[in-house]
Amino acid sequence: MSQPSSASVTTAGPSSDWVLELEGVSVRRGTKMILDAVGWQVAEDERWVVLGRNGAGKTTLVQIAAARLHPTRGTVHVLGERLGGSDLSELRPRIGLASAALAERIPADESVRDVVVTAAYGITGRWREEYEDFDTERGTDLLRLFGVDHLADRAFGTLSEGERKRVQIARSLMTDPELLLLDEPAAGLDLGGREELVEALAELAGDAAAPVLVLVTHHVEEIPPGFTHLLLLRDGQVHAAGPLEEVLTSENLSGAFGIPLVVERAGDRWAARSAR
Ligand SMILES: Nc1ncnc2c1ncn2[C@@H]1O[C@H](COP(=O)(O)OP(=O)(O)OP(=O)(O)O)[C@@H](O)[C@H]1O
Repeated sequence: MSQPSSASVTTAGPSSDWVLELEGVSVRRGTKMILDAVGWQVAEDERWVVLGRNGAGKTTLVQIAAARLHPTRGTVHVLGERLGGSDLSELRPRIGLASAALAERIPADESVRDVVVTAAYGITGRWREEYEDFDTERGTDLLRLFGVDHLADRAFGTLSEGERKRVQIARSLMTDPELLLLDEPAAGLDLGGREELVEALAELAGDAAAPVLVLVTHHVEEIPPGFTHLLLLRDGQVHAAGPLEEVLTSENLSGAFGIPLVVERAGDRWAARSAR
């Protein structure tokens, strides 16, 4: 892996023990406030769900948490480092990210094995890098963890949507990140694919050695068992945040989505429907 400079990471030391700490974070594009005075704190043993309707600002929030975007206003600490400048390449390998935008950059003819191991270099297409046996073994282990090791020699472009999602999550874990951000990993999956993914994420959530998890979704049905906290975003603002069982109420969800909704719990899963 490259040895980047830390020019833009202010290493004044962590302000606290938070894995993520946002204070008064706003992102403005033109006259639009995409995020508006967001405060959010994530601790080491927590697994967060970020929920909100289309355009609420979820992806923008994830981009900030992934140190890919700087806020217009406010302060952000990620893994104890304050976002300050433009070279964050020392921090980024410590953060796993799976998102549609990243998936689009993966060449269709890249083998599944290479899709995963190239994450060790923070790239999406294999060129002439030499990989250690350790990297290859780790890639295979991660593919196995998500039940897609039998696809290792296939071209990424030939996979089904569900297979692709699982390969992307395996890739996002390649650098053994301390923080894993999953932006709508279940989007586009059929019911079986979604349930398999929820199961895999529940397993990850229950693993004490797993990174801190942040999962972005539109649907409460996609919340895997083992997730502990919920952030509800509405129009770029925090509508409610805190322990999942306290925050995921019909009232809060209705407020966040702007329509009357009823939330129901079935065992360790959740469901929501219109209250009309
Ligand atoms: N560069 C930009 N310039 C102007 N507006 C932007 C820009 N990037 C995002 N937006 C707008 O900011 C809002 C929030 O976008 P964001 O992608 O963060 O929302 P989201 O909650 O992830 O939405 P979705 O659920 O539809 O993926 C949207 O209205 C979007 O159109």
